[in-house]
Parts: sequence; structure tokens; C-alpha cells
Amino acid sequence: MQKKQKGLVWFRNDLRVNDNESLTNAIDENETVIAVYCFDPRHFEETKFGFKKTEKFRAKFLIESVTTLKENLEKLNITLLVYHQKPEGSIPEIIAQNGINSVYFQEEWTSEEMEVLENIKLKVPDSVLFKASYNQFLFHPEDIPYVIQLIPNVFTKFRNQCEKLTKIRPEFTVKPLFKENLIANETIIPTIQTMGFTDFEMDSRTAFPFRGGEKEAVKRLQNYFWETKKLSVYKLTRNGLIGADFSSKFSPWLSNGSISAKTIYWEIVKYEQKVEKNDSTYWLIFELIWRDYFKYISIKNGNSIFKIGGILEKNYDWKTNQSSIKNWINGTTVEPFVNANMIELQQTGWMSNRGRQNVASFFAKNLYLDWRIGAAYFEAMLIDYDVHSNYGNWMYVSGVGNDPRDRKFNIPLQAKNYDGESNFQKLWLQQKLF
Ligand SMILES: Cc1cc2nc3c(=O)[nH]c(=O)nc-3n(C[C@H](O)[C@H](O)[C@H](O)COP(=O)(O)OP(=O)(O)OC[C@H]3O[C@@H](n4cnc5c(N)ncnc54)[C@H](O)[C@@H]3O)c2cc1C
Repeated sequence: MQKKQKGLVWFRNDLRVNDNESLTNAIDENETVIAVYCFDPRHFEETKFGFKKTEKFRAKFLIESVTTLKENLEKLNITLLVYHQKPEGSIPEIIAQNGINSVYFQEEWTSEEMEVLENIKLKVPDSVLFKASYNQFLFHPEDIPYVIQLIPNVFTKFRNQCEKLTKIRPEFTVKPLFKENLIANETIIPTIQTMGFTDFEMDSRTAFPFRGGEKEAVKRLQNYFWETKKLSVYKLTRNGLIGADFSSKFSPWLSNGSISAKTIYWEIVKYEQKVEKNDSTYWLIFELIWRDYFKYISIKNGNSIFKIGGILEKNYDWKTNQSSIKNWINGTTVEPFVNANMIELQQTGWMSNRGRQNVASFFAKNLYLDWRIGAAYFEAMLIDYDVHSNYGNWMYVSGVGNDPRDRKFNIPLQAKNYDGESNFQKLWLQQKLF
């Protein structure tokens, strides 16, 4: 008789049960399945630029996301073990104690994530199989019409070819295991305090008044598409600055994988069949392709996305003036529109896309500050931080990435066009300037 196979699903940035290839494969291929998530202490340490890798906003969102994941897995009769420890510390032990044959996880290609995986492999017997899947893309890497090294440096070329030639795969479904699959679990999910932060109430002015987790992501999808039909006007409102509904706000859930880009895509298709298909419904797909594109740029260019010269290896004279950096962070520059956006980020962990483009352009192209410092600050603060989108966009705006036109934003003009009545600036600067 064939030996009983035991699988371990190692969750990282794919914190969901629906449309999760790793989880589906683990259930299909094994008799018993356990799951694990590690709050890696390195993700909360300070980096060389003096900011924590993760600040309180994303830490809280992550705790909420893992809490929901645990509940959802329990409904499938799968136990989620949660550690506040390096994966290299806990995973080899789980493998040894439970006689795990295969480990299932989302493929990551950035150097720190690859190093962690290699460290785990060094500590377990060669017989343990490591099975990675690309859970994070809209266009699966095996389906795009390019070998990675030939991915174009211009987005439009990439998008046109993929739209023409690549079919989006269906979602993965998941079925529960039998009750006895659950195991004793004494691990606990850390609290915001045990992660080293002081608990906080979210600022009521936030444009992102949502919680983490798959359930909340699905609720938002239902609300934005079906209940309010905001999807129908997305292209007209997406450059807004105030409130929850000018854009989808999917990014924090997409970033930690509480929802997949494919799930959103197939729901748009359903919406187009049942409600209407217009420029706005298409434009949300267009933006999801941007998200994919920066992932492909990161696979293609490796660690260059973190280097000062970016993927273009430009040799600009970047400055590191501390008082200019502080003024930018604290919203005390000469530009009220930049200041309002920076205060919003500091108070809430959120900033609109329009805001991000402006403050990043101001940082790199008006103040000539080393763009990696701005990117590292965003990395700490953003609820929706995603390594590929963050560094890809920062390079783009700073003239060392994928913008063929190397634009500089005219901040006062942007403020006039997008905040004509100064409502956004009033909201965040309050009595300071008005
Ligand atoms: C300097 C800078 C840094 C950024 N850092 C991040 C980051 O760390 N994480 C992140 O998710 N996005 C980042 N973005 C992209 C973009 O600002 C956010 O994805 C968007 O504001 C999220 O809001 P939303 O979900 O309502 O977007 P919507 O307008 O509703 O768009 C839907 C989805 O499309 C994707 N998307 C939209 N615009 C972009 C874009 N420019 N690049 C990549 N994907 C996009 C996102 O997944 C988003 O959730 C950055 C942009 C800039 C200019």
C-alpha cells in the first residue's frame, strides 16, 4: 500500500483559501495537510535608511488577514500554525515533527525571500519536496508571449501582446478535508503589542476604512461592483483623493494575497455580462495589468530594482539632505499638495495613486533626493506595500525605470487640476494653512 502523504502549506503573500493553487494542490495530493504562517521578525526591523520595514498600519492589517486565514482554513479542517519566528526556525521543525513529505508555497523571486527558502531547504532531508506555484499573477508566467529576459521596457508593448495572446486561467477551487485532519494547535497569533507597536484607532478621515482578510476583500468586491456599481464609473473617479470609493481600494488585499487578481478579473467579466461593459470596467483590468507588469520587471531585473541607478543604471547626482527628507515626511515642504498627501500617509498608511505620483516626483525631481529613501519610507508606511509595485513605481517616477517620457509633475498644476477647491488639502492640513 502507498505510504500516506503529508503536505505542509507555507503561506506568505497568498493569505487566502480561494483561488490558491498551493492550497488546492496540497489538498489534492495529500492524505493530511497542515498550514503555517510565520511573522518574520526581520520584516519589522529597521533598514539601512532608518525606517522599519513594516509600520503599525500594515502590521495590524496583516494580523487581521492571518486571523481570517486561520478561520477559513479551519472550515476546511486544516490547522494553521502561526509563529512569530523566522521561517528557517519553525518550518524544519514542523516538517520533522509531522513527517511532512511536500511543502507547498507561492513562488517569490526577490533575494531575501529566496534566501529564506534556501535556508529551510538546508535544514530538511533531501526527500522533502518543495512545490512552488505562481499564485500572484493575472497572466501566468507560462502563458505570456515572452521569455522573461525579453519582456519589453515599455508597458504598452507588454500589455498589447498579452491582451492579444494570453488567456487568463480559471480560478482554483478548494474542497474541505475530513475532520480528523485538524491537529492540536498551541500557537497563537501575535497582537499588535507583541509585535512591538502601540495599538491605535484609525483616523476617521482615512480613505481606507477597511480591515484585513479574505472575508473583507470579498465584501469590498461585492460592494464596489454589485451593491454600489462604482465599477461602472471607475475610470472617471480613479484620480480622486478623498473617501473610500474613488478607486477600488483592492491593493492592500492584493498585496498580501487575501484576494487574487484572477478572482477580481473573473468578477469583472461577470459584471460586464450582467450589468454593463464600458471603459471603466476595462480600466480596472488595465490597472491590474500594470500590477503584473511590475512583477515581470522585477523578475527580469532582479536586485537592480533596489539599486540607485535602477534598471536603466542611470548615474544621477542624488542628494541625502536630512532636513529635506524630514520636511517631506512630516508634510512641511513648500508645496501644500505634497504636504497634505504626506500627512495622510503618516496618519493612515494610505495615499491615493495621484498623491503617490506627486510626492514621489517632488522627492526625486524637485528635491533630487535619493529615490530609494522615499521608497523605503513608503515600504514602512503603506498598508498596501508590495515590493514590485513600490520599487517599480518609484523607479518609474524617478527616471530610472520604465517611463519612456521621464516626466516631472508640475505640483501646483496637479493641485489645481485634482484638488481645485482645495478640499483635500483642507482635510489634511486643516487650520495650518487655511
Ligand atoms: C510611488 C508609488 C508607489 C506605489 N507603491 C505601491 C505599493 O507598494 N503597492 C501597491 O499595491 N501599489 C503601489 N502603487 C500603485 C498604486 O498607487 C496603488 O496600487 C493604488 O493607488 C491602489 O489603490 P486602489 O487599489 O484603489 O487602485 P485602483 O485604481 O482601484 O486599481 C486597481 C488595482 O490595480 C493595481 N494598480 C493600480 N495602479 C497601479 C500602479 N501604478 N502600479 C501597480 N499596480 C497598480 C493595484 O493592484 C490596484 O489595487 C504605487 C504607486 C506609486 C506612484
